[in-house]
Amino acid sequence: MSDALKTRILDVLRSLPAPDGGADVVSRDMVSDIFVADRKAFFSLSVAASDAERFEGFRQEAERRVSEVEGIDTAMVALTAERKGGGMAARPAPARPPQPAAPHPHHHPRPRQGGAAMPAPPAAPRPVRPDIPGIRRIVAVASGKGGVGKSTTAVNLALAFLARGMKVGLLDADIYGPSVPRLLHLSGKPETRNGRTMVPLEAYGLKAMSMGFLVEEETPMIWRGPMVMSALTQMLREVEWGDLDMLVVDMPPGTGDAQLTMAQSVPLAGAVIVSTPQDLALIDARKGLAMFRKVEVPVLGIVENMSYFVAPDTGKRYDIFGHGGARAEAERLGVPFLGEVPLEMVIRESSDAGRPVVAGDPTGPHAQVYRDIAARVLASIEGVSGTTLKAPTIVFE
Ligand SMILES: Nc1ncnc2c1ncn2[C@@H]1O[C@H](COP(=O)(O)OP(=O)(O)OP(=O)(O)O)[C@@H](O)[C@H]1O
Repeated sequence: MSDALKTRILDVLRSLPAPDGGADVVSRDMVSDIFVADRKAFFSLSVAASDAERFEGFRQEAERRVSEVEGIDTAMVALTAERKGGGMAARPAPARPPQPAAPHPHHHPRPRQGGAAMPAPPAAPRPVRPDIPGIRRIVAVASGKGGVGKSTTAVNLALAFLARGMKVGLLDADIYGPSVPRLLHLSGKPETRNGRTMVPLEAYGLKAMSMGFLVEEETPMIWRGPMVMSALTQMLREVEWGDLDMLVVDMPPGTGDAQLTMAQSVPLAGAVIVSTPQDLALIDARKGLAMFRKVEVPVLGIVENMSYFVAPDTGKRYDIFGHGGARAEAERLGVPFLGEVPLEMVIRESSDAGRPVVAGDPTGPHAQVYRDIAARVLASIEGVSGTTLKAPTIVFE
């Protein structure tokens, strides 16, 4: 981006009175890096979480005024709150803006105790999900709550598809806490081509796009409804993915309105739900399942993550979390069980080092676990293809 353009944007921001009566947002260093692609400006304003409401009007005004700057057509401005102390526990709860078009996600029918599969909730009007040229299939990896290993599963699953010779992309739609830059050790801003589309970054042969490439790291964003859709649409449709056999989408955790809107707007072949075996995680996984059914996205199955632990010294296996809960739940809900991933230091360390286990040790036992899951996901897609209204019928023993 030209410096002149950036200066023009900063001048506009400097001229806007701050809603708290303080100095302008530029001199207070509240403005992030400004990124412009295809005449669209992206940046964030760092405010204390308690000031978010107060700055909302300002945010809208900033979008409006910046979109009038010469050389800019539209602007996407997010309010961000600094992460306190880092780590997952410190992540603020995602803002859940009202979604006018989305059906309400909280009306989940209670599953019958010990009974048969949960009945599908009434279907919402079928949303428009235009295909993305060049992308054959899109699979979402989702979880009912954060911290269950959704991103770890998504990235290793994508690499396992790649290991089968498929052309694969990974879209980090977890805009509240993008982890793909860390998991794939990728940084830097994507280039734009012809001043239009963004070029995905690449690691281990995987094409990747993440909001984390576009905004400051460690800056969770407070998103407003329309911005969620705008960001997702851009990352999906205005990225030069090329021909892909599979695009894996790492969804934001949870089953709130934003997640529902995403599930509704992406032309998904299906969703993989990641859960840990604990009861609480399973309750949330059930909500995730209900959410996808509501928007008529087939649930391809459930993965049980951190399923069991093998002591490195004795090789003895411990079912510390009550292993097997997700398998039983999958059976009860009538969806395939896709496999169990052990709680393994290697999995954690390799992810933290930006070299996920499927890339770092492709022939090792952990990579095999993910490869098996990938094979079951593909079989599950075969089982549901062409019948997006039906729940999958294949059950793996
Ligand atoms: N099977 C596993 N064994 C050991 N550690 C794991 C395993 N799966 C995930 N982890 C670790 O657990 C932490 C959370 O994983 P991850 O970021 O994938 O979860 P998440 O569900 O995507 O979380 P969030 O939604 O909060 O981003 C990470 O430190 C990751 O390395």
